[in-house]
Amino acid sequence: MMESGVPLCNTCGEAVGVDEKGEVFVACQECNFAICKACVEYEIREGRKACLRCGTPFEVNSMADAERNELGSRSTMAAQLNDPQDTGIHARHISSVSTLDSEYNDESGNPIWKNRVESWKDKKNKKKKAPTKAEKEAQVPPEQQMEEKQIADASEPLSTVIPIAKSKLAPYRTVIIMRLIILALFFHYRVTHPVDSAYPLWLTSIICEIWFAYSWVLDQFPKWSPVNRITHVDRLSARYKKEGEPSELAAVDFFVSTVDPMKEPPLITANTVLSILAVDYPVDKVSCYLSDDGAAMLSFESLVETADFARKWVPFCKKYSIEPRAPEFYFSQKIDYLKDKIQPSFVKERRAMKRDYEEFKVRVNALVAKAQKAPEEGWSMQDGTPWPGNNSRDHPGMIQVFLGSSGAHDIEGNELPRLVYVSREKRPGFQHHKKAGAENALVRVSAILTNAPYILNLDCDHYVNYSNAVREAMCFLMDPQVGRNVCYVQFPQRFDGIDRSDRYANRNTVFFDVNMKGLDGIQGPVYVGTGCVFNRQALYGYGPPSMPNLPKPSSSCSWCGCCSCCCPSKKPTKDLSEVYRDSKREDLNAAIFNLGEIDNYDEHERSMLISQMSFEKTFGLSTVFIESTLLANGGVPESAHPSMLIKEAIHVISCGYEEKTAWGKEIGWIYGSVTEDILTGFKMHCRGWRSIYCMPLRPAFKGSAPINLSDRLHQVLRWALGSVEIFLSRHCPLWYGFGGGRLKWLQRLAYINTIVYPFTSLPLVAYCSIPAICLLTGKFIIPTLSNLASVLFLGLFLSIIVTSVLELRWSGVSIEDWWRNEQFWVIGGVSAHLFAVFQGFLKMLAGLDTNFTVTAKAADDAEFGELYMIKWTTLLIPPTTLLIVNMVGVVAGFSDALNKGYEAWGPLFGKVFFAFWVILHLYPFLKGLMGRQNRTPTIVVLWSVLLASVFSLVWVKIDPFVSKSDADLTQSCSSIDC
Ligand SMILES: O=c1ccn([C@@H]2O[C@H](COP(=O)(O)OP(=O)(O)O[C@H]3O[C@H](CO)[C@@H](O)[C@H](O)[C@H]3O)[C@@H](O)[C@H]2O)c(=O)[nH]1
Ligand SMILES: [Mn+2]
Ligand SMILES: [Zn+2]
Ligand SMILES: [Zn+2]
Repeated sequence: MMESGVPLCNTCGEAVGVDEKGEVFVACQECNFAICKACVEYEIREGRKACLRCGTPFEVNSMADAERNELGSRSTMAAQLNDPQDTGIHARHISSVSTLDSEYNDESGNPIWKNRVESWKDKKNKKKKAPTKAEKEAQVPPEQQMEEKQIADASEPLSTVIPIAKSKLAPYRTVIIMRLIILALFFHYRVTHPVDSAYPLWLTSIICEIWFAYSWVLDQFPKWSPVNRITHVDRLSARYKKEGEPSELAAVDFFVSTVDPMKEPPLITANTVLSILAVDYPVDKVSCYLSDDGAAMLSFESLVETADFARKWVPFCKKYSIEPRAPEFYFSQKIDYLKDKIQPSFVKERRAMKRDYEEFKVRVNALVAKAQKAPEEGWSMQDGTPWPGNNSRDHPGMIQVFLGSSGAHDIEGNELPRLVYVSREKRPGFQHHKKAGAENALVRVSAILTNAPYILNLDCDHYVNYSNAVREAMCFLMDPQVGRNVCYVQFPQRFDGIDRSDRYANRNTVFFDVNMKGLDGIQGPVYVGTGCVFNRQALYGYGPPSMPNLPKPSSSCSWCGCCSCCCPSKKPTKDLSEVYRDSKREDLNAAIFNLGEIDNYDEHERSMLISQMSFEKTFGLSTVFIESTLLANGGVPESAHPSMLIKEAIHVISCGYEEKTAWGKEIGWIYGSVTEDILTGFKMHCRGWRSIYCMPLRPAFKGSAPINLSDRLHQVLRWALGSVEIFLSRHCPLWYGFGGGRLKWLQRLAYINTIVYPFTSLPLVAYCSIPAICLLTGKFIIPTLSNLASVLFLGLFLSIIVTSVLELRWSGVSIEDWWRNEQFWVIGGVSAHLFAVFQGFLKMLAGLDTNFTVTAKAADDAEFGELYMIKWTTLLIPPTTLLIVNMVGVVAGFSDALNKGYEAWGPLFGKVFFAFWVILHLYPFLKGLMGRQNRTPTIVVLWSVLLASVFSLVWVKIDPFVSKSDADLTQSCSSIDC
């Protein structure tokens, strides 16, 4: 920030200015913290007389000492808790974090269980008295009802599909078909024209090419009919907010997951939470749940601070409609913040707010500093009791509710959204299922505490960048026509802080702007783990309302009931075991769907039925939770006593809760892969749901991406490993979910693509070493070209280019992004994907579990400092080797040609072309490897040089690709040259 000239004030962003002596104004002699005179004076007037950064008193005031002590002590947790100012703020009572040891699998004999049944019955009875929505409707005279319906029908749809212009799509499709035909001809030629002098080499290359063609088909056809959508937020507001009435928008539960406060700085998480609390949505409809998988007191304490800071931040955001509502990112924007602002008080309040935020940051950073070294006996809370989460692998479940209707209000006295800290119980010997497990715990806790019909989940580093985002999603979910069958609305992932050239394709633009739009034209985008609004019912394993999965045992087809749509001829020939298996699979759905129809039974019968129909086997032993799942429109029974609810909430996050239930198998986030996101979305699409891709002009959410090569490769490795896991699991899209016929085949193709892509690494590595081998041995994979063959090659080449160009044209992606994507496809392919394939199989054979290594989130200050950082990993070896081999090959090829004279140059050209193709694709990798000061870890270089020279020598010596009989010179002439 202070690179040159007069520094900028950290509070107001203007130049600090000079003092009377003409020197740069320095407020704090201790740390030189840049702050302008106006701001210091304001500080002092407000009674803050110490430096914001280091706490040293400003020289201007002699009695500053006292204040300084105050400021200093404010940054330690214990002191804050005793701060008399803070009494009355619920958030401050750190010791009141609720914990409870879990009771596993209690039978109904257990008093606790009985208790629950009793209270549930109680509630049922009370609820009966309050008319339900349907009953209310019934009470309205029919004519009036008709009228109301008509008004609703007359109102326009909340979103519009904008198909891609025909003029752009038609040529695109034509070229795809042409490319397919050319490809067929090409393969015909390749297969019928083997290279006798280098048969194995030719065979390898052919196999690779066929695989590439196959993966191209998988990737290409799901992009056949892309769509764009626009929303009409104004219509949404008009429809669901009538003058003088409370808003009828549906409630939303926000989930934020964090695990390791050292890798995921609390300040980042705090920003995410703040952006959620300040979101533009009715306050009583918003709840924010933070899952802390690390059970860190640091995370808890910084949430306490965050809750407190939100009391100032939220009203400020709403008053001036600022954007984004994550303070860190708001204050670091390099734009004219006065634009469109008319209130004169804005500048002053912004200045004060910025200062408050700086103070908040100081406090959070102090917490982080304090947390660096854990005391021997573990952390303890203000009242001296030890922090329950001291052992992050063995601790009880913890829940703490902040803010909300009964909690602290903001400084203007308005209600704030509810904020809940959740850390699920962990015990050794239990599977925790990483992020998916954490999300499922949140699903249950939120069902008990707020039970909003919609759930928005975010990674800890993905803040709300557009405060209207939720409304955008509601334009789909709450639209009576569109919303019925929508399981989730996915927003694209966008990122901050990526180097300008996006060296490692972190932005993933091609995926988010091309593939996802394509999928939206079929059955909807895949779920990418963050920035997604779910329909809660879809998470509970239900099918979409328009296709109830009620198996009808007697009549026809168990899937659709009609049997003309999904199982044309097969059905009568189905053998018994198949029928049995199908019905087993549908058991769960049956149980759930039947339950909707048993309203007519009395309470006792109903509870009997519920247990009979194995509801508990599905959802686990919590009546309160089971009850909540039946409220399709959300909401919690009013009769429920808050303290009892907290108790129940702790019960549902106990580590044994999911045992022998369908959690993670059929409902909630699905377990079994580190890319739980793909799996979860896949299950929903298999049940017949559709999803929606929503791309508001202003990016709805923004996150951080790993910017250095090693971290990026590890992230890609984890993703690829997750795909391999799915491939090897029962959920493999190659054969899973055919029974229903509800997964559209193009959608299936896309899912197959997302799980087989790591395998492309094998042919890719082979193909990338072929040019080098050719150069070193003098052989080539292509025989002498005839005219026809040349045309084919050219045609293929052209069609590849033209499809890409046309794709860029309809999607608006830049050619640069596309090229980065191509490059990273090769880089990731020959390193991370390759390792993922081996690790995946090894782990399966050894029965090991894969790690979820969280990617470190850069703290904001270091600007791209990390880009050049390189950590030693084995992942770097294969691409480095390939690079070196190819470069050696090029050199060897040239020197050979020099020796042989003129004729040798022709064939050299073809080979060098391929070698350059490889080197060009690996170029960003080379750059990353070199780092800023050419400090590649020596070990990588050593290994790669060693491997490269060994291979080169071996190739030259053994020449395995040349059959012994025709190893003489005349025969090798059949390659491209003569
Ligand atoms: O045991 C765990 C491990 C991770 N997380 C959370 O999972 C999120 C994603 O982790 P991150 O390291 O940032 O992974 P990325 O590769 O950046 O994430 C992408 O890929 C993941 C799947 O591998 C998805 O879950 C994410 O939503 C998606 O953004 C973070 O909020 C973590 O706190 C947990 O809650 N518990
Ligand atoms: Mn991330
Ligand atoms: Zn200033
Ligand atoms: Zn200072």
